Amino acid sequence: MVNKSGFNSKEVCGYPLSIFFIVVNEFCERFSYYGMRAVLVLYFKYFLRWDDDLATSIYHTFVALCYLTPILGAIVADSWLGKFKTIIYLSIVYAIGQVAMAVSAIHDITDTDRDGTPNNMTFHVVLSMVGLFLIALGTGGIKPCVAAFGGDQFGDHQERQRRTFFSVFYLCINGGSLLSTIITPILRAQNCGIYSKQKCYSLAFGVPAALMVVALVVFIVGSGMYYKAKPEGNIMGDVCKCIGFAISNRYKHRSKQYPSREHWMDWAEDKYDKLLIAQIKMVLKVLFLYIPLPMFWTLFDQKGSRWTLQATTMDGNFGAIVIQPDQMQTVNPILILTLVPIMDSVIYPLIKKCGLNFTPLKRMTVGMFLAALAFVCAAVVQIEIDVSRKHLTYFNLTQFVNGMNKPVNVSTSEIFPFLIIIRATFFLQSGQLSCAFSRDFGFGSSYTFFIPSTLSLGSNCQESITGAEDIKPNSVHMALQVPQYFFITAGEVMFSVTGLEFSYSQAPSNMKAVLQAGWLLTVAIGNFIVLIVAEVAKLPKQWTEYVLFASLLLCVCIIFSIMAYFYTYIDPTEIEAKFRRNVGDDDDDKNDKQRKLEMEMMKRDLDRSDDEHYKGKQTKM
Ligand SMILES: CC(C)C[C@H](N)C(=O)N1CCC[C@H]1C(=O)O
Repeated sequence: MVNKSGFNSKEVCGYPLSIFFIVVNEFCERFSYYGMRAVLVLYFKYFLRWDDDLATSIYHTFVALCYLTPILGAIVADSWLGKFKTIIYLSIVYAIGQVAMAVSAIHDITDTDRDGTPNNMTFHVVLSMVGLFLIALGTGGIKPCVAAFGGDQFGDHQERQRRTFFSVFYLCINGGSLLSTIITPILRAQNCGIYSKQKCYSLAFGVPAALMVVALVVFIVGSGMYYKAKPEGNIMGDVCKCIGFAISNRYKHRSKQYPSREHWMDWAEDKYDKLLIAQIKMVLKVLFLYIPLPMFWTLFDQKGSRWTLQATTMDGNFGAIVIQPDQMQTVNPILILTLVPIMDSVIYPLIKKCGLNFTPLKRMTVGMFLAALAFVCAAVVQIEIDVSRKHLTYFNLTQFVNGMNKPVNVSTSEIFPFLIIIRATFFLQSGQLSCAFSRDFGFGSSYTFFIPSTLSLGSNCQESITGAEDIKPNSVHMALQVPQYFFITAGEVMFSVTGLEFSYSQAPSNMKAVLQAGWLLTVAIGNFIVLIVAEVAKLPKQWTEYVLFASLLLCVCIIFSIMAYFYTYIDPTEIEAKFRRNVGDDDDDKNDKQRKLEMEMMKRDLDRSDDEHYKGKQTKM
C-alpha cells in the first residue's frame, strides 16, 4: 500500500502491518502503568510507612502529572524529534523509572540489621520519587505520540480502518490494565527477600518494569515498517508567536477606521504564512470544543474514590467468590473489552442502517449523557444503602476484651485479594505461647470477642473464644453497582474512543500529537476538579453529591451539544493541500482579484466538511 508521502507499507487484511507493533506496544505499556499504579498506595503506606493522607496526595499528584506531561511529549515530537524518536527516548526514561521503583522496593538493600525493615528510609523514598517522576515523564510523554503515530500509519483513503485502529487501541489499553490490576496485587502478596521475607513490592514493580522493556523492544522491532512523518521545526514556537502577533496586531488596529477581519487570527496575515494561520484555526476550534469535556472525567474518575467507598458499605459476597470493594473497578475494563466490539460491529452499523447520522460529536454528547445517568444510578444505590443504615467499612474493626491478667497480642491473617472467603483467622500470642481461632464475617459487620481468663494459650482456642455482633453485616449487594458501571463504561466508549479518533482526524498534519495532548489534558483537569469539588461541596448526604455531579454533567452536556452543533468537520489534509497548491501558484501571473477569490474559498473550506463519512459537505455536529 502506498501511504502518505509515497511511503510503501506492508498490509494485512487492509491494515498496515506496522499497526500490530503499535497496539502490542500499547498493551504492554498500559500493563506496566496500571500494574504499578495498582499497588502504589499500599507501597507508600506499608513499605515507606506514610500515613493515609500523604499516600493519597502523592498518588493523586502522580496521576495528574501523568496526564500533564503529554503536552511536553507532544511538543518535543511535533517540533523537534518526531513521534518515532520521542517514543523511543521517552520509553527508555519510562523503563528506567520502573526499574528504579522496583529497586526502591528491595528492603534488603538498606536492611543492615536484617530485621525485615529498611534502615535507611531516605534512600527508598528518594529512589521511588525519582522513579515516579521518570515514569510520569515517560508514560505521559509517549501517550499522545503513540496514538497519533498509529493514526499516521493509515493512508487518507483508510478512514474506516483508522477508526477501527482507535477502537483496538482502546481495547489494548483496557486489556493491559485489566490483566495487570489482577496480577500485580497477587505478586505483591508474595513474600520475598534475601535476609528476611517481606511483602514482595519489588516483584510487583519489577514485572511492570519488564513489560515496559518488552513494549520498547516490540516498538523497535517494527521500526522498518513505520511511516515516520518528519517534524516541521519549532512548530509550537511558531504557533505561539503567530497567536501573539495576531493579538497584538488586532490591538494596534482596534480603532473603527480599520475594517474588521473574519477571524481574529486573520490579523496575523500581515506577517505569517496563511497555511500556518489556517492550521492554528483548526487547532483552536477543536481546543475550544474541549473546554467542557473535563467534567466527563471528573465523574469518571470517581469510580476509584467515591464508588469504591460506596462499595465498602455493600455486601460483596457473590457465592463462591467474595469481591473486595476496590476490585469492583475492574468491571470497567472488563466492560470495555465487551462493549467496544459490540458498539463497533452492532450498535453503530445498526444506527447507520436506520438512516441516522451518528457523528463523532453526537456520540460524545450521548457518552456524557450516559455518564450522568450512571451517577443517577449511583445516587439511587446510595439511597438504598442509607435506608438499610449500614456502616462504613466492608470489614469493620473487631474489638477484643481481654479477660486474662497478662497482655495478649492479636494479629489476623492476610485477606487474599481475589478469591477470598470472609473467614478471618486471629492469632493470640502472649510470650512464647500462642493459639489461633477463625470466624466468618458478613460484609460491614463488627464483633467484640471475649478472651476468657481461663484461656490456655498453646492449645486450640477455637471453642473458647466467644463473640458478640456489634454491627450487622451490609445487606445491599455490590451487584447493584453494575448498572452504574455499565452506564459509565458505555459512556466512556462513546466519549473517549470517539474523542481519541476525533482529535486525530481534526488536527493539522504537523500538530497531531499536540491535539492528542490537548485531549489528554481534559483527563488531567477532570482529576483536579474531583479534588476541588469534593473539598468545596461538602454535602450532608452522599446521594445528593451524586445528584449534583449528574446535574453538572447534564448542564455541561447541553452546552457541549450546542457548541458541537456549530462545529463543522474539516479534512485537514485537503485544506493544507489547497493552501500549499496556492503557494506554488504564487509565481504565476494571476491577477489579484482571482487570488483573493481563491483565498476566500479556502478560508470558507476551513468551516466546511468535505468528509463524505459525515454525510455531505455541510455536516454539522
Ligand atoms: C481506568 C481503566 C483501567 C482504564 C480506562 N477505561 C481508560 O481506558 N482510560 C482512562 C483514562 C483514559 C484511558 C487511558 O488511556 O488509560
